[in-house]
Amino acid sequence: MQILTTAAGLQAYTERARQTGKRVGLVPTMGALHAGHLQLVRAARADCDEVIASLFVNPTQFNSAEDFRLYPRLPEADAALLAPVGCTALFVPSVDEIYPRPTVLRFDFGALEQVMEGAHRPGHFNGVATVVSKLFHLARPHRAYFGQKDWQQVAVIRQLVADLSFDLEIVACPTIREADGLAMSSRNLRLDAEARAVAPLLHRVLVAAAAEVRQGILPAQVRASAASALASEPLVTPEYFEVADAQTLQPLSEYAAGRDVVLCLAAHLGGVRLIDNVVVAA
Ligand SMILES: Nc1ncnc2c1ncn2[C@@H]1O[C@H](COP(=O)(O)OP(=O)(O)OP(=O)(O)O)[C@@H](O)[C@H]1O
Ligand SMILES: CC(C)(CO)[C@@H](O)C(=O)[O-]
Ligand code: BAL
Repeated sequence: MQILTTAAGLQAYTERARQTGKRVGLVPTMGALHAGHLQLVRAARADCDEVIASLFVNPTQFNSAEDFRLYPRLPEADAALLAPVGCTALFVPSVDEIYPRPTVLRFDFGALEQVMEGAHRPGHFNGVATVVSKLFHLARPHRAYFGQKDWQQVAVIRQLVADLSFDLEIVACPTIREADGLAMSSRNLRLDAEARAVAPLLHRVLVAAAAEVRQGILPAQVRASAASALASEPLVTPEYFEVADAQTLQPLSEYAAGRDVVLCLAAHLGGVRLIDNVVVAA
């Protein structure tokens, strides 16, 4: 596995690969890798000749300096995990390499980002779109792999690809969970034992809400039951729980035939903010 640290190095590496007829897959990450990330690399490996993973804790997508400072950083352990699952090159740039000067780019994803993560983390999707656009321009992958754990992020990136005519395919991979249902997340490393013990509640609440949606219970009632289940655990501070259209992400007041529903939540546990979602197929 080749280690690339410069933008020019990444460009040259993938340009060579394309010129020799290879298909290039890109797996953008912020590191502190777990089985959810490795699944993305394996999926890329199954489709592509070259798999580039990036490790970059992107400062422009953090809306809390504390969250950025405390984000887990384990580059050596990450590199050791990537090679055995078929990653052919690892891009680990410095902040100056990605942002040689402060960026003035501004993205507006309209209604897609006026809800959930976009509403609760002002500027977050602007930072995600900025760094993902840079990675797409530098690596020019045939395919890029993202996790459904960040459902809204996938929707925003699909919109970005369509609006900027990036010539690539987005592949969304399912959420990988711990045995007790907790969605794998780099931030889980920051949970203390007490918070970790109650964290599976988030997935249980989503599963119970999904069952209610399948029974036709209206969104307002589903939101109310979820809110009361989350409130029953003093260690959990809910930020939002939403019943939304899975494509437009707009909150629902009733269900529409043929439209998938996504249930999304964000909550704080002992100072750590986690998100999760489940999709209920129409
Ligand atoms: N449990 C998971 N299952 C599938 N994909 C995941 C999972 N966790 C993260 N991913 C995906 O991995 C990619 C990189 O995510 P990132 O590096 O932010 O990891 P993370 O675990 O989501 O960290 P955090 O949620 O703490 O930011 C994203 O496309 C994300 O959706
Ligand atoms: C896509 C991404 C790597 C951009 O920094 C990040 O938002 C993430 O890890 O999901
Ligand atoms: N996986 C989403 C990255 C973030 O929380 O900033």
